[in-house]
Amino acid sequence: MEEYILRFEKVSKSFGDKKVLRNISFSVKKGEVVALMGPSGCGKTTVLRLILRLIEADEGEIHLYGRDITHLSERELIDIRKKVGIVFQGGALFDSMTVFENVAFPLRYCLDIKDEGLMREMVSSMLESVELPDTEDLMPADLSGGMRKRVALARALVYKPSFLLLDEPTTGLDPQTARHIDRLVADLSRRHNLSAMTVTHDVVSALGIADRVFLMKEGDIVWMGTSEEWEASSDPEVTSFLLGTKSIRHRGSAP
Ligand SMILES: Nc1ncnc2c1ncn2[C@@H]1O[C@H](COP(=O)(O)OP(=O)(O)OP(=O)(O)O)[C@@H](O)[C@H]1O
Repeated sequence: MEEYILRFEKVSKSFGDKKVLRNISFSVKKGEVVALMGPSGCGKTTVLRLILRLIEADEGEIHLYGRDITHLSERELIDIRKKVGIVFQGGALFDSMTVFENVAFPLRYCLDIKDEGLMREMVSSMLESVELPDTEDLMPADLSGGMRKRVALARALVYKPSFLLLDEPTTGLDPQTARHIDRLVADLSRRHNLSAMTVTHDVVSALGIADRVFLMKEGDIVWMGTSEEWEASSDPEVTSFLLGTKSIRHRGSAP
């Protein structure tokens, strides 16, 4: 039987009169990386917020690690959230803390580790795996955008979650730095058999790291398939999304 980390079953969500998710179903398999793409406002971040139960679904079931999280108590929810690493949009580092303190944060406050030596070891090994050795004493202000993302990645992975959520991991980075982040995510996922869901507008990034791509439009998943199927697809939904992203890029570029 296929093992799933995450399963949405006919999930709907509205904010006031606005229907934001319409009866969506999908699953993420163990070890699989999925990219969730779609135009602005189609409901991608709402999916991420539902996975963490930062908001409640109106209808449907959400199974994380085999448990329907829609009915978990606050205590059980905290335990299950500890198994999920999150890289927020923009990195969301604590600017007044060193790199070490940023990465150690989940160890101190989620895992309650008191052994400073062990914590140093875990942080330093994680910083090495995101190719930022010996940066413990730097402040976030000393870092480039790409380095900040890598610190955020180290912080998300330091307590060894088996599921990683990434919200726009390459936004605001130049293409070379963005590809570096993609390589790291793909590499870490392979090495640690990590499942991941990345929400992104960056098609190159999605195809670079994802086993499967889900395309959303107006609260529905309108296309699902492997990265290879995406590249070969002439589905009108895929084509229209790609044309939309190109026209946004053209409008954003210098005349
Ligand atoms: N708390 C809220 N109250 C009211 N409306 C909301 C709330 N959160 C999201 N929405 C609306 O739900 C819709 C989907 O938002 P969501 O953030 O999920 O989109 P998205 O696909 O992630 O967009 P983007 O790519 O721009 O981040 C949008 O129209 C948004 O305005």
